[in-house]
Amino acid sequence: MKHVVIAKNLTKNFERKKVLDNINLSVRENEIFGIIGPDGAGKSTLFRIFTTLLLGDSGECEVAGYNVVQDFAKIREIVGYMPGNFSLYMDLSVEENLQFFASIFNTSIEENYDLIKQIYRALEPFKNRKAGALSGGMKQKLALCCALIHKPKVLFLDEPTTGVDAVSRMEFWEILGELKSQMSVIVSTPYMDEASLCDRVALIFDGRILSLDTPKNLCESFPHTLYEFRGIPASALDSLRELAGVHSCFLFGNCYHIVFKNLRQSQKHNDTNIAENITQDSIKNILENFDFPNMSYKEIGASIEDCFMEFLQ
Ligand SMILES: Nc1ncnc2c1ncn2[C@@H]1O[C@H](COP(=O)(O)OP(=O)(O)OP(=O)(O)O)[C@@H](O)[C@H]1O
Repeated sequence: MKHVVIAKNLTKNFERKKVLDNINLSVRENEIFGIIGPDGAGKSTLFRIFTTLLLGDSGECEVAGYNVVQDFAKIREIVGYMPGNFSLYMDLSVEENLQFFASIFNTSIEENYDLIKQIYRALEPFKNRKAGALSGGMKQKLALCCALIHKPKVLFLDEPTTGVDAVSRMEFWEILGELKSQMSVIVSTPYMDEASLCDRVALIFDGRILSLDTPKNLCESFPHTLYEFRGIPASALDSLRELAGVHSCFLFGNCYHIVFKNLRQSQKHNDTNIAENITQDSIKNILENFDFPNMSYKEIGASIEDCFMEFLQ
């Protein structure tokens, strides 16, 4: 299997802080690879190293078979990069921005119009409008067109959906789904729900990869039985966490996700009765300690966010 991006033991410090800590990953051809993690996890630093804008301190990195240090000029020709702040020229019009990015790569809008036409269609009515006057979703589409105008082999998108409304986010992911037949897409996001739209994801926190797999495999390997409780107010979080038998408890919107102690899947399979008794005792404990008439609970499958929280335990 061919890999288009490879990082081996990649490390980066800023002053004394380790921002990337021994990163190992490889991205396959024509996949959407997600780097999922909260603010400050190191996503942008990783993207800057891949796109040759920053040097790592140690380790190795390759993009499309080229080394990010020795072959930086070649890599710059063949990657598309959409940084977190979209990096458009706000005083230039939509069309002028696109022309500018095309001219940097010695190409023209006409030459590569096929690749962007689906996306550009929504922008065309506003082609004389200054980029600064576009909505968030429109700026995002224009920035994507600018990153695509030279037909890159590998597309790096750093938090492309941050600050963009829910409809534009979904539209954007649909576009990525169509683009992946023509290139590899590496996309970072702090939104855990976007992980399921990637072929594979790396969960990153504090400069370290916590796990790397398909979203499905990650969720299926969640090592506990997970319960969703409804009808308990948010103010009960601390009290729930202090209850005997509770391994972890997180608030997800208006419901709680709770894992009880001693309920690892292995135990569940080996001795279902004991595990089941422990769960029932713990649930009884909750029912007795809290007098919430509308409280209900059920067993649920883990989401990527549940997995992420479990890795941080
Ligand atoms: N040039 C720099 N000098 C010093 N520290 C930096 C520099 N760039 C990033 N950092 C620090 O490195 C850490 C990782 O930052 P990075 O921007 O890579 O994270 P991120 O996951 O992209 O999050 P965000 O969405 O907040 O940018 C943060 O603690 C940040 O403050």
